[in-house]
Amino acid sequence: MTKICCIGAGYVGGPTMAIIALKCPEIQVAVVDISAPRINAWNSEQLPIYEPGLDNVVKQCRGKNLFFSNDVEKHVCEADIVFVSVNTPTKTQGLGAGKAADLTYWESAARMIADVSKSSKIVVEKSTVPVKTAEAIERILTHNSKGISFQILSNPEFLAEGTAIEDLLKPDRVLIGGRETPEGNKAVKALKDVYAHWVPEDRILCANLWSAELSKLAANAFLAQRISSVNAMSALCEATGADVTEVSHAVGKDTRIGPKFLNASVGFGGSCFQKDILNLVYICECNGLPEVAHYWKQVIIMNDYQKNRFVNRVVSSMFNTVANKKIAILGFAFKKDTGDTRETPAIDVCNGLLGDKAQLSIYDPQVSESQIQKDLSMQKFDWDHPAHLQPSGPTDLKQVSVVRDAYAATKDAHAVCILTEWDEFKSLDYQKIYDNMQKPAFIFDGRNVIDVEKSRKMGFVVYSIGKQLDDFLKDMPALLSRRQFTVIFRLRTQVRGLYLVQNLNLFLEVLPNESNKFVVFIFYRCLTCFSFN
Ligand SMILES: NC(=O)c1ccc[n+]([C@@H]2O[C@H](COP(=O)([O-])OP(=O)(O)OC[C@H]3O[C@@H](n4cnc5c(N)ncnc54)[C@H](O)[C@@H]3O)[C@@H](O)[C@H]2O)c1
Ligand SMILES: O=c1ccn([C@@H]2O[C@H](COP(=O)(O)OP(=O)(O)O[C@H]3O[C@H](CO)[C@@H](O)[C@H](O)[C@H]3O)[C@@H](O)[C@H]2O)c(=O)[nH]1
Repeated sequence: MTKICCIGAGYVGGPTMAIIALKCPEIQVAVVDISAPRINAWNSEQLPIYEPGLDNVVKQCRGKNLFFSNDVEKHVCEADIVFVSVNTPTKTQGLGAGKAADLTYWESAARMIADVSKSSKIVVEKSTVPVKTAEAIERILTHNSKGISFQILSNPEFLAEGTAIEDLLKPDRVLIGGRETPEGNKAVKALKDVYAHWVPEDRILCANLWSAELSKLAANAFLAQRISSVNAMSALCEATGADVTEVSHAVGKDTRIGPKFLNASVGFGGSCFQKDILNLVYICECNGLPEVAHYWKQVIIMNDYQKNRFVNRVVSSMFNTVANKKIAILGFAFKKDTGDTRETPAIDVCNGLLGDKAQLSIYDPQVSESQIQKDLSMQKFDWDHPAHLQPSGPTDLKQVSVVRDAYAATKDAHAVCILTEWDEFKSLDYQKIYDNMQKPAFIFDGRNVIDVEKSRKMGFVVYSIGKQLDDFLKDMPALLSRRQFTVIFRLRTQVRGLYLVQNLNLFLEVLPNESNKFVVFIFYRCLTCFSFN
């Protein structure tokens, strides 16, 4: 009986191995992890991740040919094929901090495989890694090989969360990269035979190791680039009166472009896109390609711009202050049908609003209060480490409450922000929500979920990404430039105790554009009324 072991029982390791076990009953599959709570959860009724269809698959195989265990070394030692699906976070310190992939967990897994193995093995890179990682891993595996041979393969995973089971059952492609040697080809064939149990042969692509490793980073960069492109268009739509849904529909009808991944949003999130593009940027820089690095970095810059733009739209629309105002946040996960909050745009949006002293009332059907509190207290990139190694955050934020449904979140709120496109948000009773809110009642739809016209008729002031602006919002700035912000905040300090008219003239001088003058004048009036102590 062939034995497979997967190191890392996470969003990739768990579902991927469950499908292999389901489709290959004659193969014994063990999923191992250093985290005891995670393995306990895989062995319980409450799986550690929410993924439609996953429960069913696990129930069919667990205890038959699918096992979850903390006995990492035993299962690695016994396996013929070892998948490695551990975290590959962005480095936060040292060389390449903020960009390069941190291969600590991968390296420690590779050293452990080398140490405990007593028979030859195929080692499969399932984690997303920098191109050329296989070369480094080969060196680690063979440094004390005791006469054992290891073949390393790259088999990147392309599943998306929320549709993982569907993606695994019917993948667009399975990619296997190996050494172009007789032993390498034999290892590729062995892995191909596993997938051939359910994936048509023409969808199993073989490539050299470096092409396979790079294809994973390239695919994510291309996908994220489409979102940043449509999000860039959404800003232009708001400025011109075009409608981003109509624009992306028209663009996507071109068969050379295609309709997928053209939904404008508050920004992309998830554990992969940002991390993998930063990794790609670093690889380009290391290979002496600064222009290529700059090109891909722009995808991230545009994503950050989109999140900032959303926060600024909320604050500027609500008379330039959200201090002590209750704002309902509907949706916290990075997309629908998952409870995953890694790099969710909701974190940046909530932190932006908290920075302006808002009171947040958050509802997400799949995310727990403790997770939300943890996410809002964590440092950038800290999330991507095994749970027990993550730094424990400060105590809960008082300005944040997490509630059980959308109606509780929106009661007495000044504004609603929709940050995840959960289906249930489409069919809420918005009339009831409006009736129970403070007036004017604002909706900021970061996912284009609501019917804008209908909501406006109910009385809401509506902002929806890339849609025509509500008359109420037309004279409010979408995004103050860094220079405008600096001027405003510098003057906010200066105006205390000085002649107001003189300062107003200074404002108007520095900001020559007519509409800016108007906004600054309003802002100035607000300052003079409220902000002198
Ligand atoms: N999440 C996705 O949708 C997705 C899709 C494709 C590829 N990937 C890539 O797959 C890899 C894993 O992602 P994930 O989302 O499953 O991460 P995850 O954090 O959910 O799971 C990783 C698991 O590895 C365990 N681990 C870390 N070091 C270990 C070690 N030395 N021994 C045993 N267990 C160890 C951790 O405890 C954790 O449970 C990453 O490289 C990611 O970029 C993720
Ligand atoms: O038109 C779109 C499509 C997606 N998103 C957002 O983009 C992010 C990522 O979505 P998605 O790609 O569906 O989910 P992931 O699970 O992050 O999957 C991506 O990242 C995985 C990890 O590498 C890859 O395996 C997948 O192929 C790749 O789609 C989410 O915040 C979405 O809301 C948009 O804003 N607009």
